[in-house]
Amino acid sequence: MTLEELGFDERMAKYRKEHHLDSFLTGRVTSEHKERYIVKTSEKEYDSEIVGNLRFTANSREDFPAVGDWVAISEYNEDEALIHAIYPRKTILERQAVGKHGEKQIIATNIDFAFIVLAIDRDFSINRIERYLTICNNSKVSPYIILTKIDLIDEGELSSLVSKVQERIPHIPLFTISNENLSGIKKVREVIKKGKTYCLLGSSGVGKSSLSNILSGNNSMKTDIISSSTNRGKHVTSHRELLILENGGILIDNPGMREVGMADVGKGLEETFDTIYELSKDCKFKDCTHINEKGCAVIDAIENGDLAISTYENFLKMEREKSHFESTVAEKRKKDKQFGKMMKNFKKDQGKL
Ligand SMILES: Nc1nc2c(ncn2[C@@H]2O[C@H](COP(=O)(O)OP(=O)(O)OP(=O)(O)O)[C@@H](O)[C@H]2O)c(=O)[nH]1
Ligand SMILES: [Zn+2]
Repeated sequence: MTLEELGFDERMAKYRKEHHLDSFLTGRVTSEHKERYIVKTSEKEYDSEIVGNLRFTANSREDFPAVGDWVAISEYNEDEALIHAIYPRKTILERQAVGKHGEKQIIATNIDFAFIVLAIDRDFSINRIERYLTICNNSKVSPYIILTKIDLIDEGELSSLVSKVQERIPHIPLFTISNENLSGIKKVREVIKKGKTYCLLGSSGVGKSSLSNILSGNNSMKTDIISSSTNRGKHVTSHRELLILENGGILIDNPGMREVGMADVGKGLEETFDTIYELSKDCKFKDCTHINEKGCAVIDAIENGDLAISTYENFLKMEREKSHFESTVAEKRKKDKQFGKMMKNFKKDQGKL
């Protein structure tokens, strides 16, 4: 296996040269478990950890490796390595960490395309598609939508679902598939390009593993467990999350996400709800919240039937989450700063003793 087959490109090669990383081995993080990382090189897989230096300078989660990262490593045992550096990330897919306020969680890095996967049964929700879409838009990852389990409904039901999605989300390619009878799979295969990295986003149970097994021609992924023991006698078991597909694409299968929080989505919302942003240019007030203002072009559009109320409601909900996230982050920064000051004074005082 070459590094190119794992997704290594000229941009990374240039960085390696410029930063004198040629003396290290180059590999890609394929899974992560409690600060241990499986790194795949052109030769083999290493059970790796980061060097102390990298750990001490790390300020946040983003400074640690994540699945999809390119890293510079050195072998210190037959199957063990140290991670010395993380290559700059082309893209970072992230969400707000569940349960932890104001902390982002990296889903995966260096992703080119995302498949947003939903089942047509009880999981189906256009609001959820818009959430995933916003995450993709914010990280410049190109999205595709895949509706699974279409074998469970008839053609009429399917076409009405498809038109509902396309009415609200007109510009994103949509696939409808069945992992049971394989209908629609061929079309998905056709868009997958060699050397590009794909990621599956979707709740638990929607058929992501079934789909990745089909695309990778490997029927044992669930049992494909990497197990190795380290020199400290620690035992590491992890699920392999990065797969090479039959047609040369690279697929990252992610753990199901019951909750997709709006992290620092920046311009992502703007892109997902571009109609609303376009309309808002005509609002009377520059800081219009589109809730109850006079001369609000967004509210006018709803009243005229030019904008779906469901789109509007989801937009408001996600806006609220976004500002909540931003204020908790600001709060946390303030506290950290105060703590830093306190420690500084404390050290100063100690110096006087
Ligand atoms: N009828 C039908 N069942 C499907 C289809 N795809 C998956 N399933 C079933 O749905 C269940 C969940 O499928 P998985 O592939 O494990 O779903 P997942 O998204 O990987 O779920 P997690 O592993 O929990 O993240 C399994 O029982 C599958 O057999 C489909 O296209 N049609
Ligand atoms: Zn307005």
